[in-house]
Amino acid sequence: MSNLLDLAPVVPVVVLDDAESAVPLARALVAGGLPVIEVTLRTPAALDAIRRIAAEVPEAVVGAGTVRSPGDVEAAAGAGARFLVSPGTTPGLLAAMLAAGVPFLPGVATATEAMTLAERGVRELKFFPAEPAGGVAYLKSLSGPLPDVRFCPTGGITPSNAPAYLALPNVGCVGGSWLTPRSLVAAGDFARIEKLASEAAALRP
Ligand SMILES: O=C(O)C(=O)C[C@H](O)[C@H](O)COP(=O)(O)O
Repeated sequence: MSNLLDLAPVVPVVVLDDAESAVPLARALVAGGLPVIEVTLRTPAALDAIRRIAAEVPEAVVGAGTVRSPGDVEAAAGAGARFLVSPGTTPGLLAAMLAAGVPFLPGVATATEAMTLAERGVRELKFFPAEPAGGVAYLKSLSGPLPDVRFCPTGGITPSNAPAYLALPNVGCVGGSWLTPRSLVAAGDFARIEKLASEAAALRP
């Protein structure tokens, strides 16, 4: 896989209550132009959802989000996750992610955390929670001293603020849950989700 951050401008962050929704949801996102999908391990349905998308939607690149422990890494990789995303990074989690054999975006929110990971050779990171942690101005400040580190900001990203993030030299893509509101997923309104995805796919300036 080429660099995870360069596959799509927006990574939908999905919370799935029912694994039955996984395949039609993934098809809608792919049809809208967003093939990279992060299914968060926040619900009991998540691993089954990843398994189904991996098996039935080959055009999608499905990964696991909210990866918090070595056990999560193992479960996600076992279900077929092609990448892993975490909200923060502990030494134990980093070791498990490094050993997993799939791309991963470990979460950071400070210069020290980013430098600690760069020291280990990891230079593609999730910046979380992007808006509360300092937003566009913060990431812009990091690009001076840390020009070799790139980010996927997530947390508070919207269609209105996404273009400013995507215009930064150290941002490859942004992540967000706005594309897959729980209400639309529950209602099975995949046409609306495809439309949200196609609007998001056009956001890169
Ligand atoms: O689950 C994870 O791995 C996270 O770290 C958090 C999510 O990426 C954000 O919660 C999405 O943020 P919103 O788009 O503001 O809803």
